[in-house]
Amino acid sequence: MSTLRRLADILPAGVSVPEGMLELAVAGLALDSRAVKPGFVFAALPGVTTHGNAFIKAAIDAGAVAILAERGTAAPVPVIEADDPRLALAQMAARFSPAQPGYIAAITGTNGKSSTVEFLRQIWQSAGHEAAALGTLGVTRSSGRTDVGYTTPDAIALHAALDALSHEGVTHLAMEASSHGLKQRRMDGAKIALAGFSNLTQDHLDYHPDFEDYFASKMRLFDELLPEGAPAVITVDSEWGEAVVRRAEARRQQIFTVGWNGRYIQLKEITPHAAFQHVRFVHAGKEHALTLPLMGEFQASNAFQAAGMAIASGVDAGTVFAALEKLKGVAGRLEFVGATAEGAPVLIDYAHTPDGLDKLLRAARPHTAGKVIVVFGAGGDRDPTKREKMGAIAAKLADRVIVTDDNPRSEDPALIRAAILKGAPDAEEIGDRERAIFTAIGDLKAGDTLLIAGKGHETGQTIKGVVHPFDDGEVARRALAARTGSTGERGQ
Ligand SMILES: CC(=O)N[C@H]1[C@@H](OP(=O)(O)OP(=O)(O)OC[C@H]2O[C@@H](n3ccc(=O)[nH]c3=O)[C@H](O)[C@@H]2O)O[C@H](CO)[C@@H](O)[C@@H]1O[C@H](C)C(=O)N[C@@H](C)C(=O)N[C@H](CCC(=O)O)C(=O)O
Ligand SMILES: Nc1ncnc2c1ncn2[C@@H]1O[C@H](COP(=O)(O)OP(=O)(O)OP(=O)(O)O)[C@@H](O)[C@H]1O
Ligand SMILES: N[C@H](CCC[C@H](N)C(=O)O)C(=O)O
Ligand SMILES: [Mg+2]
Repeated sequence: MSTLRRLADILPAGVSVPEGMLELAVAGLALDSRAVKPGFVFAALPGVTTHGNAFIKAAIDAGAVAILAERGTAAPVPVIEADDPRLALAQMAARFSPAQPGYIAAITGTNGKSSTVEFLRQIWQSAGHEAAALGTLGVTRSSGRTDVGYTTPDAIALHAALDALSHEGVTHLAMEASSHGLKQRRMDGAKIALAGFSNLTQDHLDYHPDFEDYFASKMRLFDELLPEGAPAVITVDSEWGEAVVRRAEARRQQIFTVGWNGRYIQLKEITPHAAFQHVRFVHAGKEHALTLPLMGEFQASNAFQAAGMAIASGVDAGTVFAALEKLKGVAGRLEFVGATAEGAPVLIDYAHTPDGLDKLLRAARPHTAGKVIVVFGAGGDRDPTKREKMGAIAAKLADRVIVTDDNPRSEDPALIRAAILKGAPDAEEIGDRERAIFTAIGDLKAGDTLLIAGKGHETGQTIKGVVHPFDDGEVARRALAARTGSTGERGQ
């Protein structure tokens, strides 16, 4: 329980609280009328599909005592009017759930965020900190994992999670900053001590009107949320890395660049082996080498992004490099689920963008004497322009392509598959994902590698608003078991 005075006295300019309302008791905040309980303030926000104003009556019926809304909004209960209600909501949420882990590092970029926050969590943990990661995989800490529903949860849920983590004793939090989350101010009010950038390639062009808007949303992390002078750790291997460096320089942030073109940590050579890779790199003018127990060059990139963030947060470099040699893989990211009796491995991965699929297929090639086979689809109600591009990349880099369904949501799955097949005209089409996986596994020969991409850790297939239980790893294990003599062991 709080009062409007407590929530409102830190509100930014541009917010007006009605006369005489400051002692109003506030039991909670909600941005969805269906979450309102008696004594709540309901934030009526403009959205993509509808406007929160349409639910003011429902919110009041459920017990809302005040409404936070755009200027000029009328309601039968007091209205807190704001020039930017999303900003006002985030700041009220930060005030309502005030505790936060003392050190919060946030990473943005198209691919690699979930992997990087998990690696950073593991590094911090080995350095003796009580650490957590928050993002697509939920909240992970030493005591286990809980779901949060979004990569970056809404401001109310995020601040509640930060408060809870702080009370649990978590001192170091690594969190994912999605472009939706940054644009919608879901993270405003979080005290970001360090920001990271992985890479920027195409995604989410259903939500962002163009690439510039996507980039600008990502840059809010450096331009607005990260204080001046704070550390910024930037992988400079994608086209956009140096642009991020310039933004960080403009705010006099301490810049640490990493990657093949990194000036703080520079990768020199990666030698891939079946389940690990040797990495040579230069740090502080000295050459180092270590064994990273992860597959895929992109995971080395994420591991070194996390290493840069850990060092920039104050962990001694030697401790960080020792921790890299003990990293555990991330659920659903190049995760080995088993192999056939002849040793052909099956891996699941979350590649769901053109660049992700490109990097994934390239990662498999050095380990494959036979064919690289990929089973994948593309999500419905998500960037339709990535589908044909992903098809073309699969056609170019895989030896066998099976196009299947991946969360068609409200769309006709056959049309999504048709869009992918435009880029991969010779691919096979098996809409039913279970049948696609069984077919691919049934046909595996010695020397082949099977990649099942797009769903990673997910446990459901969303079709027309209904989530059907579906787990690529579980289905793959069943398909392997259906072959005689398959193994859970990794071949060489
Ligand atoms: C495109 C997008 O970001 N949508 C999210 C956004 O919706 P919106 O603001 O457009 O809202 P809307 O549906 O138009 O409704 C307007 C307002 O009315 C409210 N409402 C609506 C219905 C009702 O009965 N009562 C009610 O009060 C809504 O809560 C909302 O505040 O805010 C909603 C409330 O928090 C989210 O549920 C919704 O997530 C949708 C379902 C979604 O799929 N989001 C995905 C794309 C997303 O956010 N993904 C990112 C990145 C993923 C990644 O790359 O990893 C993420 O951070 O997870
Ligand atoms: N550094 C990288 N560069 C390119 N592709 C990558 C990189 N890291 C991961 N990927 C690909 O992207 C997939 C998703 O990785 P991860 O979950 O770490 O990214 P993310 O940024 O959190 O994605 P999301 O936008 O869904 O939150 C991986 O399974 C892999 O296929
Ligand atoms: N978290 C990302 C990836 C989802 C991947 C794929 N399984 C899909 O459903 O599109 C998103 O919401 O765009
Ligand atoms: Mg993620």
